[in-house]
Amino acid sequence: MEARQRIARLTAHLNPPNPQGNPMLEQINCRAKGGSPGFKVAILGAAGGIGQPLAMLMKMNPLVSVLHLYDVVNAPGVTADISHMDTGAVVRGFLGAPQLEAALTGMELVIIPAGVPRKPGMTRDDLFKINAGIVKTLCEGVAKCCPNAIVNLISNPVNSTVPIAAEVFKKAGTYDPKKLLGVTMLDVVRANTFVAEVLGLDPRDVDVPVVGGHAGVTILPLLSQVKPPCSFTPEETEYLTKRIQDGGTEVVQAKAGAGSATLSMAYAAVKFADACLRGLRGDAGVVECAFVASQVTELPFFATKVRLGRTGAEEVYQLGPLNEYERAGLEEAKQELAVSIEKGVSFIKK
Ligand SMILES: NC(=O)C1=CN([C@@H]2O[C@H](COP(=O)(O)OP(=O)(O)OC[C@H]3O[C@@H](n4cnc5c(N)ncnc54)[C@H](O)[C@@H]3O)[C@@H](O)[C@H]2O)C=CC1
Ligand SMILES: O=C([O-])CC(=O)C(=O)O
Repeated sequence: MEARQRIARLTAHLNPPNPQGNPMLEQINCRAKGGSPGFKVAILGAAGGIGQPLAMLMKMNPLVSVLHLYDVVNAPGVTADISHMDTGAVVRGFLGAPQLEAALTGMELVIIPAGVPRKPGMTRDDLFKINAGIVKTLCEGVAKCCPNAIVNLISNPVNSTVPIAAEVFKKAGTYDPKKLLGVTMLDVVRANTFVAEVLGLDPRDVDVPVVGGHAGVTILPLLSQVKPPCSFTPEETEYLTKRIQDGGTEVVQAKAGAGSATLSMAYAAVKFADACLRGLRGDAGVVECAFVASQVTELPFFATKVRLGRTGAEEVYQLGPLNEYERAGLEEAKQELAVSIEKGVSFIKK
């Protein structure tokens, strides 16, 4: 190809947008040919507080070959910005409902942080009214355009949005329980950090299972199962359990009306997405906590450790031995979870 033609193609996206097409796609079509091997990942809500750092970190992930950034606002700007990073993944931007299907077609992993965040004084359940409809619409798109993709659902209230997604997929006839994962990784990240502080250890050397769900008392850290093995006084147990359960509220209050956790969440989301991609690649022994369809308790969904493989959450682990404090916490968690799950299911079934 002549140099002039090559330059014209590479700068196509800088020309005034063509109303018939997507100027960003033209830009990418010429770059995609040089793309590295890896997985195709979409982020829905990519221009948000979580979405932007998440997009940046996924662009840095060597397991990603194509990164689709979808939002109802600002997707072109975020895409232009991220696409200048000299890493392997090819980035494409998609703006608004008419481009949702193009954003999703061919995707192998879809990460969803779309929706409104909390302000001080709100519970995660207060977000249901707005976020339930957003998650429904986006999951209908997933069912239509990439029914085999693994879905990492971040939008709150996770305890209800995961059941909503499941019902949408069931209705569409595409539901595979192994492929729908509610992201509770931030609870584990916080638990590792706070426990490490108390023990005087490096957080990277600490592993705390956090089970149940992702709101208040449904977040149940299993401090009796911390690795490396250790013990806590009743005061330490009480302090750590409450701090982990209230970690989100701690950030919401500190941000004082400017939103909830975004940077630590993007870090946690990438840690979890990377585990899903390593599972998809066929790596052995990839185990993380997630809120999934489960038979561990009498509830249809529950967060525990799961083994991630080529087809998603291939094994859901049992709770293991609990102490008395944790058994009481489990009962409380299940009561609240049952209500949140039912609320999600009936939102679609009503
Ligand atoms: N699972 C977890 O551990 C956590 C979940 N969250 C939740 O993540 C969600 C997002 O939080 P932030 O990024 O801070 O909010 P944000 O308001 O900064 O960003 C949300 C983004 O979603 C976009 N959006 C809204 N409707 C959309 C639609 N129909 N399709 C695509 N995009 C749409 C918005 O335009 C915005 O860019 C909230 O629901 C929040 O509660 C936040 C932290 C932790
Ligand atoms: O607390 C919130 O609203 C956001 C969230 O889920 C978290 O930070 O764990």
